[in-house]
Amino acid sequence: MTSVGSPTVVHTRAPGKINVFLAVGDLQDDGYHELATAYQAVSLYEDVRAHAANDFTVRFTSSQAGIDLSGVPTDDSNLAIKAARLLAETTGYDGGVSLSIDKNVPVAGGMGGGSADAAATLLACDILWNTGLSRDELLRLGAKLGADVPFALMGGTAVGTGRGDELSPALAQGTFQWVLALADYGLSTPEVYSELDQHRLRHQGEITTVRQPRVDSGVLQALRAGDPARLADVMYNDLQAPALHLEPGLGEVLELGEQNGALAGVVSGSGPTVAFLAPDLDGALELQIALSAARLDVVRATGPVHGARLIAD
Ligand SMILES: C[C@@](CO)(OP(=O)(O)O)[C@H](O)COP(=O)(O)OP(=O)(O)OC[C@H]1O[C@@H](n2ccc(N)nc2=O)[C@H](O)[C@@H]1O
Ligand SMILES: Nc1ncnc2c1ncn2[C@@H]1O[C@H](COP(=O)(O)OP(=O)(O)O)[C@@H](O)[C@H]1O
Repeated sequence: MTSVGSPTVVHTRAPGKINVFLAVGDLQDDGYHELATAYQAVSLYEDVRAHAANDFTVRFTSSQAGIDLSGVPTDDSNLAIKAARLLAETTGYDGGVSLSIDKNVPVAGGMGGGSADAAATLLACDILWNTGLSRDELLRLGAKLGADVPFALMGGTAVGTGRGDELSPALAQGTFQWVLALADYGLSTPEVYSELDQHRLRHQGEITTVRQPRVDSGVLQALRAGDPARLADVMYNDLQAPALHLEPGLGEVLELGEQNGALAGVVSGSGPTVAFLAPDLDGALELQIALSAARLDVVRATGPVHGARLIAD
């Protein structure tokens, strides 16, 4: 269905994310929790190449060590295929797309890799098919695919409320240096939320008010000031305790990072990736060496970076 003037291949790129702060409210009737989170997009990218085709297919490669592609479905349950199909249905486009994705964000790692695939695919197909949706329309479609997808489109640093999909950009200065400890297993997002609910249920006698999650103002100040030491003091994640309950080994990883020069460490999202904030580039390099020597699988990343965008090859 290529029309005259349409490209035959479109290359887009979308980033993974770290939740530098994540407060989880109560479970709502729709099965989602109300959130208040501060996202930062980081320099681990999903690269999507979309080719004109009659049906919908996806295949994955990875140039990044430590990425296990075996847990990524390539059928209609794949978030990238869902994104392409949703865009086609919404716009009435009657063709398909063949997607090739180079994955650099750990799978089921709490860094929103599937969401980045969906975001980059929405953008790629919109260009490939010449469907011309506005940025707001793409954000709305993204929210239908997953709570983290709008942020992968937007990038930078932002506060997410609601399911995490209602975004307002946050001011951030400078570049933060992250060292990420990857696990060789994944954690299921719904299971980690459910572990938090069960923990709260067991302690419900101790809770007197409805939780109204909000981002600590110290987080916004630290981001605005570009001050890693201040940010380290206020990084927080309500999903960290349930992730540690499911995977107690993460406690040792956190300790190891903090003993080797990290300003602080936090489980990203529902884990199991642990994000360590370093004071500067030298500190990040030293931490990377120390954690690698302890046989952890580590990568460095910086943030904030752009959201989904077109790459001119
Ligand atoms: C935990 C977070 C933090 O940013 O990230 P990840 O660890 O997945 O990267 C997100 O809330 C995950 O977002 P995402 O992975 O897009 O979630 P979705 O696909 O929309 O939802 C998967 C499941 O997570 C739970 N969920 C998600 C978001 C939310 N606000 N409340 C929830 O309870 C629900 O059980 C839902 O069925
Ligand atoms: N494009 C995709 N990339 C990765 N995982 C996907 C994708 N589409 C569907 N999935 C499924 O979603 C699960 C979580 O994906 P992912 O986005 O990598 O992690 P997280 O939600 O922890 O950030 C995977 O275990 C996999 O079963």
